[in-house]
Amino acid sequence: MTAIFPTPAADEDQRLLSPDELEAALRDIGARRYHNLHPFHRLLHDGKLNKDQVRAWALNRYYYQAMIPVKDAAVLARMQDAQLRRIWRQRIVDHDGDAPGDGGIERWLKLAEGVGFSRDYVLSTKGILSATKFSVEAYVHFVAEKPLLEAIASSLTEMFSPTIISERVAGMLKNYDFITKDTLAYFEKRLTQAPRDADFALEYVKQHATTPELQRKAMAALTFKCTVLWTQLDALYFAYVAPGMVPPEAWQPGEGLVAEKTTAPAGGKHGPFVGSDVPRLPRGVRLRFDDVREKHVLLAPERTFDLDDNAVAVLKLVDGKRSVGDIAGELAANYAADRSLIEADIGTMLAELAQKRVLER
Ligand SMILES: O=C(O)c1cc(C(=O)O)c2c(n1)C(=O)C(=O)c1cc(C(=O)O)[nH]c1-2
Repeated sequence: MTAIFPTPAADEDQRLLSPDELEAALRDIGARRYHNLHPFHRLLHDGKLNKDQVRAWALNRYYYQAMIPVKDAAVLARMQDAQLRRIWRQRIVDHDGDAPGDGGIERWLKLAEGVGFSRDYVLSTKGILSATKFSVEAYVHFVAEKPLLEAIASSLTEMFSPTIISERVAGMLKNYDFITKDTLAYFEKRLTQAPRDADFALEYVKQHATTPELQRKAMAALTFKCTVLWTQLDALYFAYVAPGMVPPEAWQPGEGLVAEKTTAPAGGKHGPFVGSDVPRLPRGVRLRFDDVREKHVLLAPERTFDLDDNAVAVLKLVDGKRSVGDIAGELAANYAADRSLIEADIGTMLAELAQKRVLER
């Protein structure tokens, strides 16, 4: 398909576009190249990745987050107009916060911790793919070296981010039982910050790209930035989806994680359920058959959990009266299996559900 507004090559004649035509041309670049179209994002949002693949995304994306204020400081350093700097510096505050514990980088660390990482491991940036680092650093170099108009134009991918963020948050909450609203708190703030930043940058570019040459350069800068985002996802896909070639030194599943709480001693509030525990569904949580997907799910406020067959068999017997021992006994009879093995298995499974707050004892 030929784009309506293909970015002209450097030696091509181009008439001066009106500001609105320039905006349309920039939006057209996003429609064809923004990272919402990347297969890795499609898998992420549709719940098709496993927990380790989601972890790989969270870990690598941390590098992008951590370098955004470095990038913005490089942009700021090129601005000779105090009024412009006053506006742009807000971006650095948004990411760094005004105090320790505040700001976007901190919220991304919470996201990474939410999927199991130890904070120190993430901060160390060990394990981040070299390709991620190369892409992100290419962005920082770009804004440091190119004229200000191009540096600002390269941030215009943010025009398209609110749509992908809304889709991502809804998709991840619905499709992954280990993702909570708290874990994704990072994105909430971006939904107001990104449009504010993008509106400003777009007006600047429309106003300052006053020749065909400058307009072409602004388009090329946005195209470049789309590739910065796209190649990060290519690298993730190659290493952690297919063919699954993790480069030497990069994160391997299992590394850098905090031990899961379910390994706590038996019988405690967080430990595996034991025979005498009586599990029950908390208020607001229900086992439901989903007619569309033709499978059972656990419905909790604002969240749905997919269940495997074993979990469904157990949860059908959870009624707030039967103990874990009773449930194991019934399953052992139905499936002609060893009762003590079943009891141990379901004790662990129920504890995992309890950790996600969809089961109580
Ligand atoms: O979640 C996303 O898909 C997404 C995309 C982008 C983007 O389009 O560059 C940014 C962000 N998030 C983001 O959180 C962020 O802070 C940010 C800063 C910038 C930038 O170029 O200055 N882009 C983005």
